[in-house]
Amino acid sequence: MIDHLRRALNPEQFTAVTTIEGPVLIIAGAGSGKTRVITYRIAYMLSEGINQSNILALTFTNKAAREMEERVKELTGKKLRQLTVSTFHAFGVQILKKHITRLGYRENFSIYDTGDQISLIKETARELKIPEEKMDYSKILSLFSRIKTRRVTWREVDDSFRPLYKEYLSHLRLYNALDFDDLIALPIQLFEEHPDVLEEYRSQYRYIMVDEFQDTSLLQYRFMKLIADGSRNICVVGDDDQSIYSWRGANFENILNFEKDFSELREIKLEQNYRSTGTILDAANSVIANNKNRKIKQLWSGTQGGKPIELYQPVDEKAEAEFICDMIKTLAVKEGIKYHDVGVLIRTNALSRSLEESFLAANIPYKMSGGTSFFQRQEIKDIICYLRTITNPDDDISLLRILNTPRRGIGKKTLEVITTHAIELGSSLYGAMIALLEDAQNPLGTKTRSDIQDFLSLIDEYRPKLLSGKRLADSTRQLIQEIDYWSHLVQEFQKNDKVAKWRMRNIEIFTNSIEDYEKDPDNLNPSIFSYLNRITLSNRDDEDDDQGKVNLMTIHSAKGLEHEIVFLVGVEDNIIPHQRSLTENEEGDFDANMEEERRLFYVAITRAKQKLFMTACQQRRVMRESISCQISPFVQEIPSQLIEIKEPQALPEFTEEDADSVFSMMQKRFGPPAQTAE
Ligand SMILES: Nc1ncnc2c1ncn2[C@@H]1O[C@H](COP(=O)(O)OP(=O)(O)OP(=O)(O)O)[C@@H](O)[C@H]1O
Ligand SMILES: [Mg+2]
Repeated sequence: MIDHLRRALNPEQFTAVTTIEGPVLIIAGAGSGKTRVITYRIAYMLSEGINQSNILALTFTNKAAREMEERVKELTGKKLRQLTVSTFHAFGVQILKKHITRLGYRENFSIYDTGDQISLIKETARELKIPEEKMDYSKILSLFSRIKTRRVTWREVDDSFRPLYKEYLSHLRLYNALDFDDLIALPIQLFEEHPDVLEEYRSQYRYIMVDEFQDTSLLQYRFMKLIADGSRNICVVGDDDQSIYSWRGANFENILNFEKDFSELREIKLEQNYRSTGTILDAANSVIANNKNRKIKQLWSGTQGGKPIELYQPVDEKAEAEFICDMIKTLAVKEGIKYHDVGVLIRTNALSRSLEESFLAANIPYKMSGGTSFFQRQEIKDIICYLRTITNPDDDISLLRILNTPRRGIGKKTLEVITTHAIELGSSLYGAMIALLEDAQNPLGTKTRSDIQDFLSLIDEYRPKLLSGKRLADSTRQLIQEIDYWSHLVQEFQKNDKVAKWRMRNIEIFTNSIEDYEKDPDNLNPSIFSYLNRITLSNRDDEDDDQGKVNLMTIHSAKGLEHEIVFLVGVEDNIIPHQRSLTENEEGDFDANMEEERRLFYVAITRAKQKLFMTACQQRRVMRESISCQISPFVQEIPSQLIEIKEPQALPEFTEEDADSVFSMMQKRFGPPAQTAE
């Protein structure tokens, strides 16, 4: 093993890999092998006879966790069933699954994503009679998150929000549901209130590693520290120049905290970049040098020179997308580049649309990550809410969604009766329904009673099936048949059979994914509860096989990854730096926000191994309006000898011939023009 390590690592990396006792801090630039150090470290520990079950590696995304595990598997040739490589959130879930009853919750909790949270806040506001038009949900969500993660104190919270937050909490509790922040906050509470549980984790996890440390939040830091204080064998790796989540409470301060809390630490520097050409690295270094608030680091590339960065200026977003497609095809044909070697990075989700359309039109397979998830689709969410209600019937938010979907005669009036009863009893809607049926005096008609009864029986019938852990996909399919979801879709999309079919097809993909999950031998105790947790924490696109597909993703979700060829889309003022991020951030500190945008730009550039393309449109359509664009000021920070700025693409001259050909093409596709001008 040692020989192998010496060959695969440079001397500093070797030291980092083999120093496994005591705290280690590695703050080093992009592509310097930080993640590689973690994977080799795990392999080294295993070769030294340390048990898998004593090792904990925490990363930021599910994809990163999977890749890390894969690498360790390759290096050691071992099965890794006892090893924990996980995201902070997934690790939190794992702890809560085991111990949540100690905190007064019931087993089989629901985890609410942003959409569920908004539904819950709406519900709560309605009860408190707060007018809907007053609600700015993204502001409220961010405030609630800051309260829960203790970034604002209760005293600082505006009076008008206090009752809403309190009710929000008590509803979560009543529904046996957790939001994302709970996944970290509750394990901390558990550790603090139950020293025996903390002791269990301290004695199990003797060797801890954290990747992308610059993006851990203060709360995650506390969580990690609680466990690490047991053995103090903790290695954190990160890059302050890549800190891009300060809006979520991640904090550069953590690096200082770590230095203070683990003062006996050993700091190791990694200075060689193995990822990018000299050109790309020089460009990245020049850009980031403009940030004042940073640790100065050396970073050099083993490969000098390399192809210049190219900036293109297409007319608009359509031309931009077409240019990217053409270039990808050209590279594939001329240079044998594979689609999965290409990364197309966007600053915001809104930029994906024209690109996706062009990829489809050009027949280029692609995969979008970091965008709206598959699981947010209406039909999928419906089925998920069935599964959630079945496993956790007190989850009112899920129950409300499906109570009358498909229609089963439990309309608005009935719901009012049930809700009032639930409030009187202080119970969930499910509890209230049971109570109502048992109460001979209840105000419901016979038909309504039997509708409710049927619904409850359905839920109760499937509970043992779905909790048994066997034939999960089959039971789900059976459920979908039993509620006749297909007829529901047909009814809803009467005019558009295609949409109904497409949605049904999505449902099939969904049930197949349950089957895959069930059949995966690495899932030791499959259950619908675990499956639901898992999909709430990831998005399905994540799980896709990405062989042969262009990677379209936000810069945030590209963190830690690398591609031979990278296209950075929309390098325009207002996109990067993003207008809203500069002005509307919590702290509203312009310079700090500008530095964060520059770090994002740095992250984007440093994803490229061989070649970096950038595009900046001359005009871009934003909310139906075409606005003219300026090149991002960050481009100016790249030394001119490293970048070729192509002349703006000429606006096409529209000849009569063009007009004729467009007209005849339109006729072919859409038939003769309509009589009335719209
Ligand atoms: N000593 C080495 N020999 C050969 N290749 C290396 C070496 N160290 C790192 N690499 C390669 O360089 C690339 C970058 O490494 P890695 O992803 O670990 O960097 P990182 O510091 O984690 O980057 P980031 O900051 O972007 O997360 C990877 O392809 C890795 O395999
Ligand atoms: Mg990394």
